[in-house]
Amino acid sequence: MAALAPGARLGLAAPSRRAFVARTPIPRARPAACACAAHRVTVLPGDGIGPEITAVALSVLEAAGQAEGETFTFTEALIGGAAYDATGDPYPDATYRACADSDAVLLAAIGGYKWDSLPSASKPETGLLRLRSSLNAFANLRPAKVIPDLADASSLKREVLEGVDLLIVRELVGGIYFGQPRGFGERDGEKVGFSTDIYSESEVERIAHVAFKAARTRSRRLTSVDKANVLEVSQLWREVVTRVGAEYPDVELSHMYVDNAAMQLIRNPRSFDTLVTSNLFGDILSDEAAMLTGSLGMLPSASISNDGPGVFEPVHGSAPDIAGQDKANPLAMVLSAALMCRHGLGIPAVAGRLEAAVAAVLASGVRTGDIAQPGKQTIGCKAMGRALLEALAAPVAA
Ligand SMILES: NC(=O)c1ccc[n+]([C@@H]2O[C@H](COP(=O)([O-])OP(=O)(O)OC[C@H]3O[C@@H](n4cnc5c(N)ncnc54)[C@H](O)[C@@H]3O)[C@@H](O)[C@H]2O)c1
Ligand SMILES: CC(C)[C@H](C(=O)O)[C@@H](O)C(=O)O
Ligand SMILES: [Mg+2]
Repeated sequence: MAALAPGARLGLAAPSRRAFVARTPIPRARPAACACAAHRVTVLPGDGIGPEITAVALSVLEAAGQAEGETFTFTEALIGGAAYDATGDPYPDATYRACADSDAVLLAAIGGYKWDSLPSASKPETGLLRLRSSLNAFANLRPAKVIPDLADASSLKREVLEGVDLLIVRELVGGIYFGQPRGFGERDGEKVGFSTDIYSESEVERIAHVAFKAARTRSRRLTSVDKANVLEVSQLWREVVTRVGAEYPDVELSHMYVDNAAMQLIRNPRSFDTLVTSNLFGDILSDEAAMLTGSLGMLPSASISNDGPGVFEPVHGSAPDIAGQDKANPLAMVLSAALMCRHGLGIPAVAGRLEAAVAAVLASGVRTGDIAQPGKQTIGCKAMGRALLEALAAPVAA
């Protein structure tokens, strides 16, 4: 562990890892996909626009489920700032238990100005990281597909965007988000802050397998994104991904430095199919990819565990600047619910209905502010929900 020496050299006590440690899994009562009873979903509305987009997602999920003879039980629980305000903990034990004992977790967003100056352990973001870690939701799938009807909502040219369909596979429970040592200290008479980017071989192996398997269901091209020209952690990443790649000779593997990848995503996004990367790089690249689709309000995600319920959440945050104003775009949340149906609950027909409803409302020209052309009419979050319900009720073309 010589690489961790700098923290020790600073004379810093390693901060407690307690807040991040995965808790003992609760045995699951029944398999995730079960046609015999209601699907048990723990719903975490969180903060900011979270409750607004949750209301829309649950109403359309119920309607789409009904059309396919599927029912849900929704158990609402607290997370983030709302949980901190009510209990003093951004991820209360009751929330962990509800999540661990469900078939899937549907999360909206956490965070906001109100909680920004709390100590780390109390921050809404820490609650979110603890949720992901406690459920071992290590594989975060962030698809970004340009919908032709929305190409003009992006700041990039239509010809650059047409046909873009990529998947970012982000490692979600390791790397610099969780590495030790981390904290604040003092060096040469001034305050310093430090974090540690660290991956073990097994952590890289398991995310690499997810990425290669995902690439196999797509166009069999995988780009591993790292900073191996500078960082040892990335050198290990590259070595392990290359090794795992030998087991997938049918998938074309390439490696790219993250700075180049950030540039190529804007220059020629069609050159990518599946990307696999670390927690921090995946966070940044997925927000960038969101802008290819026109808005952060469009990008869903699925965080998969090997041994428990997955967490399904939009890529965007709690958007405090528009919270409580009925301006939020609920489509990323609805598409996250669709990913939950497909990857978490084993009901792809319900997922298909939700995705078709989203496509139909966009084709009809209905837009929230974030995806509207300047000067064009926009609708609010609730009205978008009503438009989705109408689309779901419309007869399906034979
Ligand atoms: N997974 C999460 O819960 C998550 C993700 C990112 C940020 N956050 C938190 O959210 C808070 C705000 O962070 P931020 O401002 O950097 O990022 P953000 O994603 O909340 O907002 C960035 C910009 O995108 C807009 N936006 C985001 N989602 C939108 C939607 N559905 N419809 C319309 N516009 C939308 C916002 O209005 C804002 O202008 C912070 O506390 C941050 O930590 C949480
Ligand atoms: C809120 C924050 C902790 C989170 C992350 O960095 O993972 C968010 O940005 C995301 O992309 O889900
Ligand atoms: Mg992010």
